[in-house]
Amino acid sequence: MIKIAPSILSADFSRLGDEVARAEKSGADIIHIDVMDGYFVPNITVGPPVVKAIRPYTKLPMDVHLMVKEPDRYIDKFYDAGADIISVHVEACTHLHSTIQSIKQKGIKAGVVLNPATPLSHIKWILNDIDMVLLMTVNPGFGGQKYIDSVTEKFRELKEMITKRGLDIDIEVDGGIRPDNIYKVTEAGANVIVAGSSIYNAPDMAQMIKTLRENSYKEEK
Ligand SMILES: O=C(CO)[C@H](O)[C@H](O)COP(=O)(O)O
Ligand SMILES: [Fe+2]
Repeated sequence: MIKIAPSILSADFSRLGDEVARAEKSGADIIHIDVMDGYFVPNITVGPPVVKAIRPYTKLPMDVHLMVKEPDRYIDKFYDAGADIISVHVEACTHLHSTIQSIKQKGIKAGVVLNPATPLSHIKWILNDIDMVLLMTVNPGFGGQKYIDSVTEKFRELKEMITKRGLDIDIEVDGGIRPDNIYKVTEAGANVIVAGSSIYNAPDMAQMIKTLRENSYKEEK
């Protein structure tokens, strides 16, 4: 089952509540929120007060992608703000297992994110404890970048690791997803699809989400 998760990074920041509601109305399954600290990544975006402010505008799960150093410092705050899924970068955590436990203790889903060049071996010993793995297909920090093709193979390997252990873990893709490349990642194993610029810059958001969903099951003609 494919889930489409618009990233509000490309939304109109002056009216984020409406932009989140528009994504739900247009057929989205999850709202993806990119949190950047200007330290782990060069960009700075939003924090817990903004997540809390947009929470009433949608009933969809809010998937908070933390691109911050030492994310442990913020788990309580994002949980209180209304996050349903919190994902942390393996590159940003000193004690990954402990960070994941802190998220799970809140009763919400925990995800681990890998940058394009980070090997899957980093999650070998945490796989049994998490709900989602997010593979970045751009270098984190900005929307509108080009999909890095070499990561496609990593999805296949991850899917195999998960299947071999009989686990039920979502595989999320984030970065550069558009109608013409979505199939190659879904075919390789991804089932949660983040898309920012392609969805928020589309002239018709509902049509774009529909096209992404359709194309995720078949190669574009
Ligand atoms: O995490 C991110 C960037 O660090 C964003 O979620 C991602 O890049 C989505 O934007 P786009 O679909 O435009 O690539
Ligand atoms: Fe993201």
